[in-house]
Amino acid sequence: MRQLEGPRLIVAMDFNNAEDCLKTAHQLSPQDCRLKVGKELFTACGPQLVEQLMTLGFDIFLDLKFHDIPNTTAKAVAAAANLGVWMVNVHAAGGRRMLEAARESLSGYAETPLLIAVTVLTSMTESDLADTGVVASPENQVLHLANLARDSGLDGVVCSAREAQQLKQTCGKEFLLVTPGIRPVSAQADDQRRIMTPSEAVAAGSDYLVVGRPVTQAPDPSVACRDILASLPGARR
Ligand SMILES: O=C(O)c1cc(=O)[nH]c(=O)n1[C@@H]1O[C@H](COP(=O)(O)O)[C@@H](O)[C@H]1O
Repeated sequence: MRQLEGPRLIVAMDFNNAEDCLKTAHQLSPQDCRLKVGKELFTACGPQLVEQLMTLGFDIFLDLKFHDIPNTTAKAVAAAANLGVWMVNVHAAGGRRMLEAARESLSGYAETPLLIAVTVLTSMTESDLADTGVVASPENQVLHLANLARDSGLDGVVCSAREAQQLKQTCGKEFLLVTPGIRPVSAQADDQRRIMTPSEAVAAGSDYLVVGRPVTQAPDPSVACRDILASLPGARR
């Protein structure tokens, strides 16, 4: 069985400038967490900031949720591999040919990032899905897209921790589950809808917890980070 190493907490660095991002990064430790660079930060600061964060010793999840024609997606994933990131994601809804092209684009690399597919965003409810023409519960749609991602050779999916138990049973223990929508008991849900606490998420089978605002907007991000780690069951934090 694949042995997961390193921290399971991924802090979403959703900032609009390098200064605030680096200030928070210096308050956190690569021993405690990995960092996620998403659309806001990458659009504002580009690959140079990703490199700076890696120089500080952090593993980087590049969360740009690529969703495009197979050729464009494959080349974007290869560009992420060239940057040396630890994890990169695409949208499962891009379909089988796009997912397989993304997987194939990593075949020439000695060290490849983990390739993960976004299923149904954790901000979405059944009625949000219906607005897009998808007539399914989030649970069923996540399961459907997770099976597609696994069959296309991806390493795992982004989903809500609420779906984790079912996905571990269906897709297997090795298939990685990366779960945003994590909220400590006292935190606000914000725009998230399918949420769980950190300890519930780990108990449900989540491999990696993505937490943004509850850490980055806390008076002391390092304390918020350590509080989350202390709340987790089991030895591996
Ligand atoms: O792919 C993601 O990381 C992602 C997928 C998803 O379904 N839901 C989701 O919230 N995210 C990201 O996870 C982070 C969650 O941030 P907070 O809601 O502040 O904890 C944000 O950076 C989102 O872009």
